[in-house]
Amino acid sequence: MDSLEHLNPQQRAAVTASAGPVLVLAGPGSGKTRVLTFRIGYLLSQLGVAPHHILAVTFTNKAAREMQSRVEKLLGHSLQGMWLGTFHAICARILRREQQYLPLDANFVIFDEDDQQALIKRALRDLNLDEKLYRPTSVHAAISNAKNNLILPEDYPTATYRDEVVARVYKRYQELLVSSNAVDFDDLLLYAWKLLNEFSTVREQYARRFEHILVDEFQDTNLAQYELVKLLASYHRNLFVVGDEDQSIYRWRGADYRNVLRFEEDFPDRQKILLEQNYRSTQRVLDAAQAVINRNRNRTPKRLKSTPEHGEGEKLVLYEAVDDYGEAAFVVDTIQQLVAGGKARPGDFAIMYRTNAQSRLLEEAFLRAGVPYRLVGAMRFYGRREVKDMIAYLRLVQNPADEASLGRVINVPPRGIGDKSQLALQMEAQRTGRSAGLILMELGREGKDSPHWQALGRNASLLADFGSLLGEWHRLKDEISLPSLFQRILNDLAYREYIDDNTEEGQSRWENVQELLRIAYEYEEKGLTAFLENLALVSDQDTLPENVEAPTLLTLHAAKGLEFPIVFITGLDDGLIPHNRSLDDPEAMAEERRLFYVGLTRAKKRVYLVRAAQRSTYGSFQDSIPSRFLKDIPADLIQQDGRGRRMGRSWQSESRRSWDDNYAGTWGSRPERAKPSHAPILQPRFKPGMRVKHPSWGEGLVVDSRIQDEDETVDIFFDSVGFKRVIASIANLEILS
Ligand SMILES: Nc1ncnc2c1ncn2[C@@H]1O[C@H](COP(=O)(O)OP(=O)(O)OP(=O)(O)O)[C@@H](O)[C@H]1O
Ligand SMILES: [Mg+2]
Repeated sequence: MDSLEHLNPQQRAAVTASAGPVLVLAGPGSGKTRVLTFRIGYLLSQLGVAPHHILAVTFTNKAAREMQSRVEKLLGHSLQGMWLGTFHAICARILRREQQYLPLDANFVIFDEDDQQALIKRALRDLNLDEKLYRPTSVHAAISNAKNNLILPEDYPTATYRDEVVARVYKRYQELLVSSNAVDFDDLLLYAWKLLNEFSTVREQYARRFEHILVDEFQDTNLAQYELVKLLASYHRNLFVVGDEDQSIYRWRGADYRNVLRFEEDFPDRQKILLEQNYRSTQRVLDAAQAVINRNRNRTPKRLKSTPEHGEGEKLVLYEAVDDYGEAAFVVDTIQQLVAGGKARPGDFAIMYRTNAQSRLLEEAFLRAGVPYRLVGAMRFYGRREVKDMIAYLRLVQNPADEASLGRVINVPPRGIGDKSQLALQMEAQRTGRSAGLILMELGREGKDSPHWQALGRNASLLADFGSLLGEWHRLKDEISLPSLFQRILNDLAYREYIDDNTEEGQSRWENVQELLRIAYEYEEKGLTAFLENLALVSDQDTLPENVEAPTLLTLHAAKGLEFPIVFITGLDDGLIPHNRSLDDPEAMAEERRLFYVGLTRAKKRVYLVRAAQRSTYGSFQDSIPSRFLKDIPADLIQQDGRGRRMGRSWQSESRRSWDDNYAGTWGSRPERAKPSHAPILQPRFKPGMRVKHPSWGEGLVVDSRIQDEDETVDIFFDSVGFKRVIASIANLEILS
């Protein structure tokens, strides 16, 4: 393979390593992901391994897609049959194939966060436990943690009273999941592990199939993932893992970088390869990053070296804004200037922050400036009621035993099935040990002949009506295409009449349903199961619209594995990074430091370190102090941006008054300045259905518009970038029709 020339000797050694376990440990930007990708190409083209004998695990679906297209480019043909995806996607695939071994039907669904919470609450209620004493989120976290550590309900330790309660909720929660024919994210791993652990024939089948297993970002695997990989690799033992202990940032999700040590213990014959050359960043960026990470204990010191092409590079730029409005304004303004001056392209920039909530002010600043941006994060679209309703309907049709979905839509639109009828149905389900959905369908099919009819008394006929609809859709799902099924459900429900009351809000709701339908069309070939699976698995990074030239806003967590020419790290204040929650826990503090390190090492050319002397909270401003991590970066690597406040080196001790306040309002707009400068707008000018043109995003369809704070906010579906919310007085929209 010619491409091996594009590798340094250590990388080449890793790519062409002989059979057996291989551990590649190396710092950021040293080509770990590249090595993994090349090794797949090498196995296929040089060793003649068939694609279906390879399993490669990435951290996000987006990373999987990228890797796939890179390998395809290297080889010049498609990778039919190779398994490549996240742990969750791969486990879902195994479970669907081996469904007969599970306590679930073939159509099992994957519950999202909301469903999981609802089910935890239900479990607490069933056990007569007070939600205020046992907060559903924290109980859920404990259960999730147990699952990630392969602890089953019956093995949950009950040392304290609280543990004992969690154990009971865990058990009930699992029962509810099974009776809903559903799994949560953690179950995907847990069930897959259990399956391979208990059934040696199944294990053997997969272990023989996967001649080569490759894992990226190995430092962020949890115990369940590690044990699963071990089982999968138990026959051929060709396990190739790459990682960096310093970039382990998912401890809160059960990730355990000690898996690297476990690997060395479990595979004493492993080859270990270290990569030393960094190909991503300039030396100054690397020096700053190293100064930060060197403060962590119990790690193997590494030296990060840049290539001659990258060279020394520029100093890191430090900017201190007066407040968080100024912080956001600085970011947007700097980007605009660099782009206008031809020094950078819009897609070169990433703006990172510690918590999702920090994106709001940044987004507003981008919107006000009319600068398009990409936001990586949970798609708010999927949080809308009408979207969730329709997804619940589809899930119910696919899997009538799905209790959470049934509960959501049984009386939506209202069809007279009130609480009492629902309770009666639930009791009948409990009495007969069948799911409510199946009872409904039987009522629909058999009417008075069904034994349930008598038991349900007065409620039976309304329930039967709904049951026959459900039964009909369930039958149709295998006969007609997904979009047709979707349309059919909408018609049968008269759903549009229900949600679209001809107000703007109503029309916007209907537009959202149309948007979901549009997505369903993309799954016309693959069908309902794939459609729902995709909805359940869209991870944070996956919501990034591809091929759009725009700055990217994302959390530090979501930035892992990525690289950008210019990186802004915002909110560099104590309490944000390191986060408040971590201040009194050394392990958590070490992880915050790694998170900052991950952020810094994403940058190829330039880093902006940004903070605000004051932050707005609930309408007032509070002083904040600089992140303690800033102090660890040597002064000679940093240059302060002249437009900001001047900061001394001992920031924490310096009195605020001595700071030269050269904030002249150029860069920020405090809340009172944020008001529009024009006369208040009282009537919306844009109507849903209008076509409009935006200076940067081009043409789009107005979906919704409303008056907010005496200004008009317009939701637009742009042909180029999808949904955007803009402020009419600033966005400079042209009405086309
Ligand atoms: N031998 C090489 N020659 C030229 N460029 C390289 C070489 N190796 C890696 N690169 C480039 O360096 C950058 C970093 O590589 P890669 O993303 O694989 O690093 P990584 O070790 O996976 O980083 P991270 O730890 O952040 O995930 C990429 O742009 C990659 O294409
Ligand atoms: Mg990588």
